[in-house]
Amino acid sequence: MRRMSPHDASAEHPQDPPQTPVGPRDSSRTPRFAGPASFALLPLLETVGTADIAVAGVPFDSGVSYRPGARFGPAHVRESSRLLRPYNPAQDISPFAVQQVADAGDIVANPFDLDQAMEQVYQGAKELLTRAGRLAVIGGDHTIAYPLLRAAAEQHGPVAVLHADAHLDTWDTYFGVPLTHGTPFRRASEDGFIDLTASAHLGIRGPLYGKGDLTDDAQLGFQITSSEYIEEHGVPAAITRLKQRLAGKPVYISVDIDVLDPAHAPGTGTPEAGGLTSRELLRIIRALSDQQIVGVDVVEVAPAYDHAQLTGIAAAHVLYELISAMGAERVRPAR
Ligand SMILES: N=C(N)NCCCC(=O)O
Ligand SMILES: [Zn+2]
Ligand SMILES: [Zn+2]
Repeated sequence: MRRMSPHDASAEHPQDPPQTPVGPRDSSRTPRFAGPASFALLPLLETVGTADIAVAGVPFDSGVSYRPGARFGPAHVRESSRLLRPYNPAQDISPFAVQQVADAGDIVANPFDLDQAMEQVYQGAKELLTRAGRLAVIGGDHTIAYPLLRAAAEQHGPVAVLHADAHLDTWDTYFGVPLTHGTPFRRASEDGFIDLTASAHLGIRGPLYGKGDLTDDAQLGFQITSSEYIEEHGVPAAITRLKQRLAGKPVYISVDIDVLDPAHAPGTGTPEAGGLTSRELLRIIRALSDQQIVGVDVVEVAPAYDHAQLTGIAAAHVLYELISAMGAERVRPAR
């Protein structure tokens, strides 16, 4: 008999959360290229009612300093996620079976008013957190990390931020404006959303405005594991260094897709040469499955500069690996 489609809203009563997680559409029965794309062909949040993890898009890019287009990131990452399968051998987990993961659609943000947009993202995240335990957000430019961290810190107190990016994003202002995609982590640090003793950048590289950027950054609470560090010492050493820094605190992981080399992720607004391979990044994320991950985002995918969905597919896999790592606590033996 044909399995009932989880996307058929009439098949579910939204007020009664299902006992076992509703998984993705079955691609061996409905072609994975048919119908609209939710992330990984997962059910919609409105269909399942509540979820352990809600995937939400934030189609917003009014905070960019260079090439625009990340507003189309959520649709592109969803479209690029159709081929994901339900079992992840690399983490030995079925991330959509051990927890209910659902696609909550997009949080609306005013493209003409940055302050209002930030408030809308914050309120949107708060509202979703009444229906979902944790959020996995698809950006959007990196400005959106600020309201997402605000929501996370309200739940957990200052969080250990693991920020994967070519850029520090702790700069001060652009054109006198305090909140842009180059400044969210300075503002979050100033506003007390970040644990200053346990936050870390991963994959930093490329030209800065001045040497003082690095001293500012350290004062704002970040330790740097650069792309060069990984080249020099390898992924296992980087993992050890990151875990020492995160120190068992609640961790929020923010991945700017430009942490990957432009060869792996050309579709982004401020690309920098000399970045991580997708293999390196995925391996690092897998190693974080023993951390208490309270929220994640993958940002800065700008499809206009993408080719053959390279960046969209990389971002989809990064999010899949993050969601797998978030599910690990469900199957981890009690210690
Ligand atoms: N968050 C991203 N992707 N880029 C920040 C670049 C800021 C600058 O133009 O210097
Ligand atoms: Zn960034
Ligand atoms: Zn960046």
